[in-house]
Amino acid sequence: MVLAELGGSISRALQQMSNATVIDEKVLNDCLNDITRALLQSDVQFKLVRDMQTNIKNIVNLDDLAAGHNKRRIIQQAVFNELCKILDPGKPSFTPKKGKTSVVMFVGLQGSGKTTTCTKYAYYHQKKGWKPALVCADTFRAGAFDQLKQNSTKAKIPFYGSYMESDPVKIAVDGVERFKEENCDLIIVDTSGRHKQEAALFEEMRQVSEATKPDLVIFVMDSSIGQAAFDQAQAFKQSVAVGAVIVTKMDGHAKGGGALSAVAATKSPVIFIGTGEHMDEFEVFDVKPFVSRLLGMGDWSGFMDKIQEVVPMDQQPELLQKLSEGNFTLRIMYEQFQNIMKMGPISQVFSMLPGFSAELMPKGREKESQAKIKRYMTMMDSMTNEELDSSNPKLMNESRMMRIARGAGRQIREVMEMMEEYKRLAKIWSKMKGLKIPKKGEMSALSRNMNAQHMSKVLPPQMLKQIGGMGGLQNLMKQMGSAKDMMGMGGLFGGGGD
Ligand SMILES: Nc1nc2c(ncn2[C@@H]2O[C@H](COP(=O)(O)OP(=O)(O)OP(=O)(O)O)[C@@H](O)[C@H]2O)c(=O)[nH]1
Repeated sequence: MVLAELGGSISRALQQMSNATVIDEKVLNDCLNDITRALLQSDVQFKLVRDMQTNIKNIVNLDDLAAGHNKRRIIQQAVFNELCKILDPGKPSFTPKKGKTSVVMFVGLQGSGKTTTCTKYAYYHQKKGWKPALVCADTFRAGAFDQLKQNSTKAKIPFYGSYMESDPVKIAVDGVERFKEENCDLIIVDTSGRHKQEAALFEEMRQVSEATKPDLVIFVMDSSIGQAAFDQAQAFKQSVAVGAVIVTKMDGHAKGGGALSAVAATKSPVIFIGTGEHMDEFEVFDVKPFVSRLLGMGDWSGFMDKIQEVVPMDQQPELLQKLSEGNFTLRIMYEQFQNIMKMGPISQVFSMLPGFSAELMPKGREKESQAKIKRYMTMMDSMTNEELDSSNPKLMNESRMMRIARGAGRQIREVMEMMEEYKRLAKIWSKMKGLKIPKKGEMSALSRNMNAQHMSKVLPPQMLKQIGGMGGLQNLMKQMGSAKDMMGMGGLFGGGGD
């Protein structure tokens, strides 16, 4: 079962329970059995699932809950907490510090995505101002060095490796030395993999680790390996001091649940997940927001981080200022579409919104939405500055629309459709009018201004309904800590999901 489906199944089980008039032993058992089945089908280890069921039953003692208690919420919370517990070893991994040299060694089987992940990890930190460097100590796979070289060159990250030297320990030591001298603060060592777990691999890993004394060993695991995940993770942990896990290929049709059980095997947290072949298809893994997303409860903080990543800091206050004045122009719409396109796969962004689990955004629709946005942008490219900067849709008469359609090689009907979309968005964004704007560089201040009342006006009604109305929204915001700023983006994704 794909993770999105797993989330869908658990949400449905909880929903069915919520629909029951009275929650008694039978209703609770049915709900827990459905959840158990879904987890097992996703290859989560049997023992973990059984423990989870027992724990929930212990917490939710229906007899002890007085009539006034909100049993639904207590059960939902217990499921949420138990899922988090499976994924959280209870202690954070070593975290490298910017400006201070750390050596991070990557281990994993061949094909797990180790080399790709090393570069993604380096690139992620480089974007945040670190000085990373890559060392290729994989002398087993022909072509490994070329691959690393190619990736690092593309990302402009310094690298070290050798075509001549066959001793991985020597390469690792030389590479680490060199980059320490160059004051790199994140030295990443990519080690060899093998097709299967074998003594030679573990011995090599041990030697490289002993020689380079890494501050952190990251175990890279392919999410599609299913039930084998637990044993594989344990075998690596026994040979080398694994401190963190990265699960790759979470974008595929993998049974991700199994890989997530690796946390239990290594007692180390998953710190990132790989969600595609590209360099930036890489996400920080946080247990609570992940479980929230899995259950279709949304992940405001991830969503907002994503927005803040793509809307340049200096544009944010300006945009908010315009919105607070109620000036939603076609140019703003254009810029926001540009930002959406930069955000990466639209389904990823969607899955962060409450009520929009990835399941609700099938692959086909995603392409369709993206194509539509691109089409709108092409049409806006044919507009004059006056048209783009006006917030008066009446300006757009038939002859202007005809000209735009001709210029963009589209039908007038499509320009009209885009204008309808603009009006719909302008209406939603107009609710931002009067919003108190934080000073430059003070984005978090907005979260204090943005209360549930405000959010409820901005969110499309069906989304609000899915969250559970005003009450659900308030809970959600409390749960997520802060809603940060919405920037009115909910509107862009609203209205039926394209
Ligand atoms: N879809 C998807 N593909 C990925 C992801 N991470 C890696 N890959 C692909 O998986 C394949 C194997 O990745 P590599 O990085 O070459 O594997 P490796 O584990 O380094 O292999 P060895 O160096 O032989 O140990 C490549 O085609 C990658 O593009 C991911 O998160 N999603």
